[in-house]
Amino acid sequence: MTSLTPMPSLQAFHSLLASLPGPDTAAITAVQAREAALLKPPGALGRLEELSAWLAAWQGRSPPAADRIGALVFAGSHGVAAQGVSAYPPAVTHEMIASFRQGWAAINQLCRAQGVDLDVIPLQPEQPTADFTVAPAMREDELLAALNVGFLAADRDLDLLCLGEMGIGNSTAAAALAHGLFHGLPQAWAGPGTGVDAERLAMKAAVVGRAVALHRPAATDALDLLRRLGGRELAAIAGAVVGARLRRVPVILDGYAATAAAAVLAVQAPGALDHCQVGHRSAEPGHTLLLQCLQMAPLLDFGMRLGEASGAVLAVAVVKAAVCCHLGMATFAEAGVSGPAEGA
Ligand SMILES: O=C(O)c1ccc[n+]([C@@H]2O[C@H](COP(=O)([O-])O)[C@@H](O)[C@H]2O)c1
Ligand SMILES: Cc1cc2nc[nH]c2cc1C
Repeated sequence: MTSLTPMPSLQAFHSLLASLPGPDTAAITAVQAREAALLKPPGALGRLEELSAWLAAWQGRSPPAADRIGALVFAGSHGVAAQGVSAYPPAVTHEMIASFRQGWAAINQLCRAQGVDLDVIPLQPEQPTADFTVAPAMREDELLAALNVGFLAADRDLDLLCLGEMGIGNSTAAAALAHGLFHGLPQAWAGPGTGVDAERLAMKAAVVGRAVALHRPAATDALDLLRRLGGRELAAIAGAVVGARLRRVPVILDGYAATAAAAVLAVQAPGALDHCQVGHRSAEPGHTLLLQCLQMAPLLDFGMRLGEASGAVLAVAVVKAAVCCHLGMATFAEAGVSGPAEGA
């Protein structure tokens, strides 16, 4: 069942962000009451217990479920890639879209392993955004169109949605966005991405610094920074995060670029990422800084830096484990096990 309609304007997106639905507090209370009765010392399942409550809060029901899980990989091309900021040529974006379709990529195998439905959504990969060292990456109509692609793609009946991306050059866009949003030094936000050498890395940091110096003074807000420094697939992720919130679907974000796209929402509307977890800490150094700025703790830390939603989908195992424990464990009373010793 679908229920979202395209946003007619950026103003409409701003209005949605200003009035996002909150958590279901009754569902949280119900989950916590059951957790307290389950066969373990209180809190002994640590973050798994928090995940059950988080899922229930944002699904709006207790008990929560983790059966219908989707992954969306948005793909786009970046004008800034022409500056030589990636270890791979721009054609790889288009070639990887074909590989996802063939089932040849890592994400295909991870989705199969986790029972996740994968959708790959290209956003005009044949038409790169403008090189943001000389002009805004997107016009306002292009930003709105990309936001809507993600927003409508999230309009599905799911218990959980994983969001990721594919786009040669997008670790430069992510670094520029993070630098634009959270300041600091461009060298701190620019990392190896697909694996550039030291010389290219220095050039990439300079590109990030120049881009932010050009656009930050003129940017009207965080969403305008996304237009100027982002890319279509990154805007689609931002749109999908908001669409999922309205559909009461909790989200797992992937690595650096996916988190940078979502960070735009957190700066624009504090609390906008409360229905999101970050699936893993990417090996891209800027991701650790970004997670600190957002005060979000990743679910996994596996040294991965692939993108294509791989870290988000791997983390589905943890969320499923949380729900299995919450649903399947007996209570002390059911099992006839003694509670805590008196006075302990
Ligand atoms: O998810 C991450 O943290 C991540 C870190 C490094 C690279 N990537 C992927 O690699 C591409 C971006 O790297 P680059 O060097 O082309 O900017 C893009 O397709 C991402 O999915 C992804
Ligand atoms: C091969 C390859 C696969 C990817 N998947 C996501 N980003 C990627 C970048 C490259 C270069």
